[in-house]
Amino acid sequence: MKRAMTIAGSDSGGGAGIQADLKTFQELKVFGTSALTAVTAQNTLGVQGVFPMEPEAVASQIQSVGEDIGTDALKTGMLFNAGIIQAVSEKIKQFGWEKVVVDPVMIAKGGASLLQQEAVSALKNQLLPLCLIITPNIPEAEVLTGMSIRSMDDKKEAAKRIHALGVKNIVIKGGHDTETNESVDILFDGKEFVFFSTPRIETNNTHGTGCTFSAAITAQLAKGSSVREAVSIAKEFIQAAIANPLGIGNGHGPTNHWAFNSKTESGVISWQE
Ligand SMILES: Nc1ncnc2c1ncn2[C@@H]1O[C@H](COP(=O)(O)OP(=O)(O)OP(=O)(O)O)[C@@H](O)[C@H]1O
Ligand SMILES: Cc1ncc(COP(=O)(O)O)c(N)n1
Repeated sequence: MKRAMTIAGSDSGGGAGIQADLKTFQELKVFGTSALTAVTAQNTLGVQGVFPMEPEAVASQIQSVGEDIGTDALKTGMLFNAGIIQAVSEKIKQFGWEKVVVDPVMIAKGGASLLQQEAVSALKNQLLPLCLIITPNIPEAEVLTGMSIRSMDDKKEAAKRIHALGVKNIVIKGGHDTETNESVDILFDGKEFVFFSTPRIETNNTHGTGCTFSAAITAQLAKGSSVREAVSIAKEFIQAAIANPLGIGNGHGPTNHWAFNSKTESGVISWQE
């Protein structure tokens, strides 16, 4: 059985964070483990509270998983502060893990900060050199590069700049590019650009899309997919999850983690509520 670990925050509302990651791992048939970095009091309307763990508690959870169960791939989500980033980076080095996906979570949809501003340099200097793939959305790519991203050429330039920080593969996600009819994610491996494009879905149900997408990449890497194949399957997974909402909550609703496996052979999703 292949194993995948998520190092991320808890979303009490179940749509993002550790909960989204474990649901995705389950659907993609890998055994999921977790190290909690923070507890958030959260629902589809927003984040009502953030309670970070001590870095030592995060390190201890990773140690417990690593020394017994191990992992074939891992992802990081909400890391919140520099102390937690340092603890996570040290453990990744200690265990020699290479299939590391970093979702550089910074701000929740409702605007709450999930990463302290002063932790950005720790993220760049300590964690990014250890990762195989980073998956920023457009605002996160802007913070990492210091440039504003308006066009496809800007996305390409930002990917090149993040590659220069020592990251092997960069996926800049297109979810925030609301002026186009397509949601285009671009992958850069230092040489080539690959574009993953799907029709943009007009919906309020996008809570946790980034978490789910990066968890799907992680699950596929754990099973032995190449980077390109993992991103391609993750894009299909998130498209199905957004296209088949569950009608939960009064705000930004969660995506549907069952939908991908409800697709028929012709590609039509046969999900029924
Ligand atoms: N409305 C949409 N229609 C189709 N695909 C979308 C839509 N919104 C997001 N996506 C896809 O979902 C994935 C996550 O992208 P997004 O840019 O929303 O990440 P994110 O902002 O980090 O997500 P979040 O912060 O909600 O977890 C990408 O593959 C993106 O293309
Ligand atoms: C614990 C946790 N991790 C990540 C996100 C980002 O997801 P979103 O931007 O959809 O709120 C979140 N809201 N909560």
